[in-house]
Amino acid sequence: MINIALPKGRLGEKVYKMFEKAGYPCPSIDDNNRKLIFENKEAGIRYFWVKPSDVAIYVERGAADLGVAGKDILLEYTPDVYELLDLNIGKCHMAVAAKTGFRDNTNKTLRVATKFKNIAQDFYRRRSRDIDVIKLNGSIELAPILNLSDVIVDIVETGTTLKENNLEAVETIIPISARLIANKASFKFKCSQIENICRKIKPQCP
Ligand SMILES: Nc1ncnc2c1ncn2[C@@H]1O[C@H](COP(=O)(O)OP(=O)(O)OP(=O)(O)O)[C@@H](O)[C@H]1O
Ligand SMILES: O=P(O)(O)OC[C@H]1O[C@H](OP(=O)(O)OP(=O)(O)O)[C@H](O)[C@@H]1O
Repeated sequence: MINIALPKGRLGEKVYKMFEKAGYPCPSIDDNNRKLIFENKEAGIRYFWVKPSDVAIYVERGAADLGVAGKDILLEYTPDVYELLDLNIGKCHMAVAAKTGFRDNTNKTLRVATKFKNIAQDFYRRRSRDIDVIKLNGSIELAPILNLSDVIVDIVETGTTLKENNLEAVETIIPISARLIANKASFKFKCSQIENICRKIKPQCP
């Protein structure tokens, strides 16, 4: 049996279709279906639905053999897992954004609001720029508007949220997409089953 942790929400919708196409039927989770575990004995697969930011923890600790997580989560939490495939879905990028016309005053510590504390710190450390990180859990775009921060480090997909809040991307930090990840011990001991799954999913990731 292979245990797979899948992300709920926007990414999950795309992922479950991918597994279905690969021949591993997988029901989506929604308001009508709150069952968090689904087992397909014939296919030898058990899916768990978890919060996107928790997938890597399930996989790292072996509660799941495989999982799907955004590269943002892997960069932020650096879990000790194998990255097997770039699934080429959930594509977006991590960017620095600020109020339109913002100019960085390098004499002052830069206030950076973000969900991604480590990514932000690494980015500015490489530039030797002093920052004060303000950790938020959502609606990050509000921070510069309310003068809680000078800039934000956040995910940009279509750019709509920035635009509708009169912000603009100042710089791209890194492109993001979803990755198939594996627990290190599972990869060793369930190698053939895991390779089988990868082989069937790979043609869908151009
Ligand atoms: N517009 C977007 N906003 C956020 N994440 C996106 C977007 N587009 C693609 N992604 C990818 O989808 C993943 C899941 O995003 P989603 O917004 O569903 O999770 P979340 O609600 O932020 O997760 P959590 O509740 O665990 O913090 C992200 O980790 C990222 O890799
Ligand atoms: O470029 P866009 O297509 O507008 O997408 C980017 C927005 O989506 C994400 O927010 P999310 O919807 O996850 O909300 P939250 O972070 O405020 O909870 C992200 O944090 C941005 O705010």
